[in-house]
Amino acid sequence: MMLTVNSVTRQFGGFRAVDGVSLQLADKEILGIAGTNGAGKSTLFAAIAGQQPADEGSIQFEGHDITRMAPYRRARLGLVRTFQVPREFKSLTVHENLMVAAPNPAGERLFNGILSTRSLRNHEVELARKADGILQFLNLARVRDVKAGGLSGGQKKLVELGRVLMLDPRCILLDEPFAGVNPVLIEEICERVRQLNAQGIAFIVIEHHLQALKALSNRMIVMDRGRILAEGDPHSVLDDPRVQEAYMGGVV
Ligand SMILES: Nc1ncnc2c1ncn2[C@@H]1O[C@H](COP(=O)(O)OP(=O)(O)OP(=O)(O)O)[C@@H](O)[C@H]1O
Repeated sequence: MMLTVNSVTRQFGGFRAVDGVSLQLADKEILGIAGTNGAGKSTLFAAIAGQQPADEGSIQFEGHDITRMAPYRRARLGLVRTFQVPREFKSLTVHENLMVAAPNPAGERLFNGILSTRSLRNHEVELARKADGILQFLNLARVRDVKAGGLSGGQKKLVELGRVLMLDPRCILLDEPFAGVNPVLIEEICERVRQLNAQGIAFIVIEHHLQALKALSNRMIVMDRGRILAEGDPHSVLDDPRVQEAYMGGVV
């Protein structure tokens, strides 16, 4: 298993936002997570990626116990999550947004006292090329020098994906990649995810857009009030009466 989450709980002042959740992610899998508002999906992501470490339980990623590891160290192991393009980065161009997402070796090398201006410059050139390659792949080359704040919702989602691709991930946690995205771009985002998956990157995707999530996922989990309500192949999970009930009896 690439990722194993064992009985993870995350509390906020005694309230269990995530309540004893266990799940596994196999190599090259795309796992979809749906659930009602406040079900604990984002908190679960934050526990896996490290922004809100688990209070109870444990998490293993590729043989490492990462339960209490800092987020940047998890990212170095290849476990990353997307964030909405931060407000302060909206005035940066698309290319700059990718550049600032890369880890900063200058700081580390300065610390180790082995930095030369030339190696730093070479590194920058390398990073700029890498960012351009990713922008090509994501069909964003033509907006390379556009400020991120001026992009459409779907393009912003692609920039979020581009930013995590700068980190050479093995597993990407995608937070609501279809929110505020038009149907054409939803299909394009799915296609890019499938291509990356075919190259060996595993995904966990949180999403409210159930039909798109169903089409993208190999397997699905539905959460409700901090717990896993149903798990399995997307079709049977969405047909599960408990899931229908959680979505207030509506047709999912
Ligand atoms: N920092 C926090 N402090 C206090 N309560 C929090 C905090 N973060 C989340 N919660 C609470 O935990 C519960 C789960 O929130 P979470 O954002 O994980 O749900 P979600 O499933 O991602 O919801 P949505 O689909 O609406 O984004 C909610 O009741 C929320 O109010």
